[in-house]
This record gives sequence, structure tokens and C-alpha cells, in this order.
Amino acid sequence: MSALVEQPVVVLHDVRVRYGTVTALEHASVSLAAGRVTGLVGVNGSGKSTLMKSILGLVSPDGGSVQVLGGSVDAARKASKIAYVAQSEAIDEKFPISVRQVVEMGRYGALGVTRRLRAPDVLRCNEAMRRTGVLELEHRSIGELSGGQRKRVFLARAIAQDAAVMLLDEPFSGVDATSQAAIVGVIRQLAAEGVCVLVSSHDISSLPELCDTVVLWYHRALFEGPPAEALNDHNLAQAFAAGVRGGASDTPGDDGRSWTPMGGAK
Ligand SMILES: Nc1ncnc2c1ncn2[C@@H]1O[C@H](COP(=O)(O)OP(=O)(O)OP(=O)(O)O)[C@@H](O)[C@H]1O
Repeated sequence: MSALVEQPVVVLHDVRVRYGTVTALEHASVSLAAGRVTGLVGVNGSGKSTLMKSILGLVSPDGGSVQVLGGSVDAARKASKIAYVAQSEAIDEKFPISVRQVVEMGRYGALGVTRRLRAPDVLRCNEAMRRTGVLELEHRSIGELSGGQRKRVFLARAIAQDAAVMLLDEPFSGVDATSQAAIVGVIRQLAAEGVCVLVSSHDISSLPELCDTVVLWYHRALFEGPPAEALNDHNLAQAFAAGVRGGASDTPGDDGRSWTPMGGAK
């Protein structure tokens, strides 16, 4: 897998997304590499989910470009190359769908016209459930599971998809310490296998162990670096202050140290 490591798989250049008069992304440029876990940290409303939706093709940028695997988002999505675990997923608790059936949905993009799962698809689903620790729940209805168990089921569905890019929006919300440790382990394994992973999280304490790189975000990348550097008090204070002010500082911090936000493309 080492040949894959460091190759940019997702490249955003000068992306702008607005919802009416609300700016979600502005001058957003970022590159995500194969075999790396990138953490995304920013205040509420800073555009983290919108960034993921741009990569998924769920929102169309008003400006700039998004490339996945050297081609269009559309092409990558049609080839099932992008997997997504949403912050929360609406579930009809009365609809009796089993854990296995949810995970099998991850294989739909790979199925032929018969839409029948073949032996390799079943094996792939079994493996995904085993890795996330939900194999023993396979016959349970998704509606009767706890929040943490559901998160692991949706992660299993994403793993079953066998995607090159995995986007995880707040994977640790509502998850206990044991599930969190299991999820961190699985994500690290995926990166070791060459998957390009982007994780947004408000739980900063989980990021040093999980991430190779952390991006501080407020409508665009303000700072990018190794977790220990990105998440030091100085950088975090600057990034969160940017959220309060509505923009990035380009002046020295209160403690006299300079802080240079990353420039968006002009
Ligand atoms: N469908 C939408 N219609 C209108 N405005 C939206 C829509 N989706 C997001 N926004 C706005 O765009 C901005 C960015 O939202 P986004 O959900 O991307 O932020 P976020 O960083 O993921 O937030 P959080 O940490 O709260 O999940 C916010 O001001 C939000 O209110």
C-alpha cells in the first residue's frame, strides 16, 4: 500500500458554497491523501458537513472545483468510491430492517443487474461486521439498537462498500469509550490499507491517536498540521476566535506569537 500513501485522492480548490445568503465554504482549498486520516475541527456552522457534502456531490459548489481520484465527483460516486457515515441517520424504528440488511446496502453499488449478493459480497459484509464488532447483532432490527451500536453498523456498511474515500461526520457522538476505541482502531486499519479518511469531530481528545493530520476549519482551512501542533492551545484559540469573529486572524496572537492562517486561493 505504500505506493498509495501521500497521493492526493480528494482535491478541493477555491470552493465556494452558499445557501441563499449564508456562506458555508469560501476559498476552501484542501488536499486529502490516500492512507491518511485527516481530522476536521471547527465551530458549529463552520462548514464541515458542507465540505463533506461537496466531496459526496450532495451540494454543488457555486465556485471552485472538487476532484476525487483525479476525476469528477460524479464519476467517483457512480463507481461507489466514496463512503459516508452521517452524523445521525433517520431510522424508521417500525420498519423491520436487520443489521445485516443495512450492511448489505454497502454492496449495492457493486452489484450487477440482478442486484443479488454473491459469495464475495457476503464475505465482505461479514468481514465489515466482524471488524466493527456487530456480527453478533446481524439479525437484530436496526431500530432496536443503541446509538453506539447503530454508529458501528453504519460504519460497517461504509466498510462493506470498499471505497477509496471514507467520510465520517462526528463518528464519536453518542458513543461510549469502548465503542470509541473500537472505531479508532478500525479507522486506523482502513488508513493502513490505503483508504483516504476524513473525520470531523468535536471530541478533540480522540484526534491525536486517530489522525495523521488535523485541519482547523472555518469556511476554509485555517491551519493544517500534525495533531500535536494543530491542536495546541494557541492554534485552537485562534481558530475558535475566528469562528466568533467570522474570519481568520492574520495578526499575532495575544501571547505575541505569530499565527499565519492558510491562504485560500485568490
Ligand atoms: N440546507 C441548508 N440550508 C441553509 N443553510 C444551511 C444548510 N445547510 C447548512 N447551512 C448553513 O451553512 C453553514 C454551514 O453548515 P454546516 O452544517 O456545513 O456546518 P458544520 O460545521 O457541519 O456545523 P456543526 O458542527 O454544527 O455540525 C451554517 O451556517 C448552516 O446554518
